[in-house]
Amino acid sequence: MAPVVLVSPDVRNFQGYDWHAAPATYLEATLSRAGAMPLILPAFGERIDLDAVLDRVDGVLCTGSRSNVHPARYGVVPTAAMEPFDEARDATTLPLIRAAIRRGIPLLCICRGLQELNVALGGSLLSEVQEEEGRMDHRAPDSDLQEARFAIRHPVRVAAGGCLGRILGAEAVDVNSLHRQAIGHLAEGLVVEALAEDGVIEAVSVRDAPGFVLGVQWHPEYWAATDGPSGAIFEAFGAAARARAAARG
Ligand SMILES: N[C@@H](CCC(=O)NCCCC(=O)O)C(=O)O
Repeated sequence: MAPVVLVSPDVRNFQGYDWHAAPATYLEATLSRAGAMPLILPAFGERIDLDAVLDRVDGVLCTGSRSNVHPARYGVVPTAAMEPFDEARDATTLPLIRAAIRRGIPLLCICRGLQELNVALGGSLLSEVQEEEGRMDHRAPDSDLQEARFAIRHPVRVAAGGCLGRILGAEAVDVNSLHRQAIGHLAEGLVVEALAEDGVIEAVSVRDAPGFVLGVQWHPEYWAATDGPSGAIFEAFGAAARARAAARG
């Protein structure tokens, strides 16, 4: 029986409704490469009985998003330039991340998800990283083609002896990049698993976590079907979810 993985929700307004949704690329990679059934969790924030939900699943996936974590979540005054926000998503994912880690439920955090992981544990974010001296431009290429926007285009150095290194079996990996924020102050307990050449933190894990926890700033979901390192990340997440499902009985 396939394990079940909760997927974080974005709240979008379309055709006069608010939709709680997630991009199909994450759902497809979860089913096809992790071998788990994705279920989108509504962005009901504090109204969610997290223990009741987490009793019934085997993993949590926090996806990327064009929205930014609200800066008040890490003690920064918001500005219009830091928009768009998705406060319903923040209110859902930040406690979800803390509960999943505490309960040892496998957790994979991608792009915004990595930033949420850092904020959920007390860290902060940098904005407009490309404007900082010595930093690369990590934003998506300006294109109408998703294949161009998600193109794999820069190397990251993988920390020796870490969980990402064990998953990838490599000291470096080429990744895509679609972000203008990044980890600023690294939360207590987070371990750097990969760095870009300009020092941007590209992957983290949680020291002494009771279960699988990996955050990546890039997008392995997009090429999970064809790119070895991308698929390996989802396969490792799926293996952890299957182990959780077996233990749940
Ligand atoms: N908004 C944050 C997080 C970046 C992120 O999750 N990007 C995915 C965007 C997907 C797309 O552009 O289609 C940041 O900018 O750092």
